[in-house]
Amino acid sequence: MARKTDDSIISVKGLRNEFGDSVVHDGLDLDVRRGEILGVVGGSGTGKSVLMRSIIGLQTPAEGAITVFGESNIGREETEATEIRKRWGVLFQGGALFSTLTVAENVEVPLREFYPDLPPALLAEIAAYKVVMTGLPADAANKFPAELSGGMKKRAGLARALALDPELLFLDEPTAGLDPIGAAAFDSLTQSLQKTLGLTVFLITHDLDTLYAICDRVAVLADKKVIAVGTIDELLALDHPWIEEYFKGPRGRAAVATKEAHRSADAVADAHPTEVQSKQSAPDDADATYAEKEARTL
Ligand SMILES: Nc1ncnc2c1ncn2[C@@H]1O[C@H](COP(=O)(O)OP(=O)(O)OP(=O)(O)O)[C@@H](O)[C@H]1O
Repeated sequence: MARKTDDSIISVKGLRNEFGDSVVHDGLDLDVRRGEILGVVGGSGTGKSVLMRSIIGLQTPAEGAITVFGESNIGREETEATEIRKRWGVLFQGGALFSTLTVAENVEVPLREFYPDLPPALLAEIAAYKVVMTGLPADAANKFPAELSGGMKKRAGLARALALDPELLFLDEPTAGLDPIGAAAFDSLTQSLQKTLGLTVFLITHDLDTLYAICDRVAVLADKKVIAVGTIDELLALDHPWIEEYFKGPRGRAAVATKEAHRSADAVADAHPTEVQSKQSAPDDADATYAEKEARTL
């Protein structure tokens, strides 16, 4: 597992993006540290997705420098770009699954692209493993996206993002459209994958619960820049009106209350582990796999 460190896995300097007369970013700087979950927030249209697209090379900036894994990610040769792309996975807004392919076939897409010589049996085995890893039941592998719930689609998209065992994961509003229980389950999944696989996660979200529950630091986009980056406590200490309103408004207060409730439940669980464990495990859950239990929350 990768420890959180101060060295940057992504470094963005002086980024400028524009579409015609509309300037989205101007002089934007951001560092993402290895091993962290970085939440990226900002009002609608502040350029969070454009920033992500610039980092992964889908948007060529007008100005600025972007390095990922220490290598420049602008104007690279195609072969070099391919080598770098193998090292990250992306969950786009809405999952972006191919509707005519099954979940397993969707997961196989990047494997086929980057490793065209893999035998079909191995492709199927890897895809099945990734599907279960994201908490989907094994039989979801043979379903088409239209047969899945919103939460299951996100997990299928995540399975595809993890297909190449990435070091770096980009998630664009992964909990948008999920009910609170499904969203919390997805957050837990993101955090447990981050810990077990040692991932660095760049996570765009509007979900305050997600920010409080799993983000190590949060970057705030406004005025065409990252105006602040730090822990939520560090951001609140800045006394910035947008940040204050965002984190201390009614939804921010609700998110704090949720976080406190989880902390209290964890404290009870630590104090009475056997009792809590027996309450959590209903008798008919005895043979259920982790994946099955997770899937029930979708
Ligand atoms: N390909 C494009 N052509 C023209 N304008 C674009 C393009 N892509 C993004 N934009 C504009 O750039 C701005 C930032 O878009 P972006 O999708 O990054 O915002 P966002 O912060 O992710 O918003 P949201 O939270 O609503 O998803 C918007 O004004 C958008 O209309």
